[in-house]
Amino acid sequence: MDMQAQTASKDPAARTAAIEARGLRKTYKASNNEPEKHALKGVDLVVPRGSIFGLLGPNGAGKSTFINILAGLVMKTEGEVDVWGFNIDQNPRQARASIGVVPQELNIDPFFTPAEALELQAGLYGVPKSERRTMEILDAMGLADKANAYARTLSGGMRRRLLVGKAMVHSPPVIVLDEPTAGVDIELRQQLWAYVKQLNERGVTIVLTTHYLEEAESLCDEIAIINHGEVVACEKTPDLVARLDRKSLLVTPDTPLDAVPAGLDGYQTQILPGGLLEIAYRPSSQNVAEILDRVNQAGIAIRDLSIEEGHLEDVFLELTRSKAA
Ligand SMILES: Nc1ncnc2c1ncn2[C@@H]1O[C@H](COP(=O)(O)OP(=O)(O)OP(=O)(O)O)[C@@H](O)[C@H]1O
Repeated sequence: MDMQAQTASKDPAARTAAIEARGLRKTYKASNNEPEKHALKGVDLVVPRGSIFGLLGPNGAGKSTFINILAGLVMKTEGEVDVWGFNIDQNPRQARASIGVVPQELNIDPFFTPAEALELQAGLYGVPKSERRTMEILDAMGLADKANAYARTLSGGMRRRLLVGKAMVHSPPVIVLDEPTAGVDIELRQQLWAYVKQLNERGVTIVLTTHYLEEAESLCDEIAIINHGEVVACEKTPDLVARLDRKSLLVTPDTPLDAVPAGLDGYQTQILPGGLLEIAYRPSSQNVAEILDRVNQAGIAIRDLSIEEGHLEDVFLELTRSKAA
């Protein structure tokens, strides 16, 4: 197994993963009154090349730790990580050159204009002057007219976009966005996602963490859920949602209801505003015809009917709430 991994990382072109972690552990040492913290407890994860990959989990699950290890900002305790086929221990420079990380914090140096900030970043990554794309990136980020403005005059959304731009100066094949839309208004958020999609269409692999589960559901091809330092699910988004064995039947009765009728024991029911009846059921073991029979037997005349699918949010809650810290 190890042998295979070794051989594979010597030939990046043969690899299909953008990122691969094997048995990744991170233990933060005890300090002051804090005991040691097992932030990652043996994470195995494969991010396919070309995907938009969501990394979700509750606060403190270990997402930033994982991302910071990829970016070379946090030292792992144990395990192996390859970025674009480059092992971060054996080929740290190539691994780092293959990834651009957009951090959570909006820390921008106020003394540089956006154009200068990108030039500086390109310099740090050793991008030759002739290959720099400063204006192209600023343009794509909607910051062309701010190219020479003082960074401190930029709004929060503009700063966020500048950080995304900074992560792109060395044209890495993988871009990681850590909570990129936190605190960004809806319009800018959509603009940012449109650009992320464009980048992805051009072949860039995107890894993102977000607290907006709907966003992850609509944007990500594949999603991993991390909880207490462990990967509790990693699947293609529709499979993950389908895995939730739960749908809701929504009954609009002729006469609005004010209480759940008798005869629906065994189902989770509730009355919604407008006197509608919602009946949650498990499609794998309960069938809709039987539920409808019971509704009929209760003497309810059905005017309309709809079925709601489960959502990522429900899957997320189911997978992350059960385990204590
Ligand atoms: N430098 C550190 N020293 C000690 N403990 C740390 C350090 N950084 C993170 N931790 C702890 O490790 C755990 C994982 O933190 P991490 O920031 O990776 O979580 P996260 O999933 O990114 O959370 P959030 O969504 O809140 O950013 C948390 O319990 C956190 O308190």
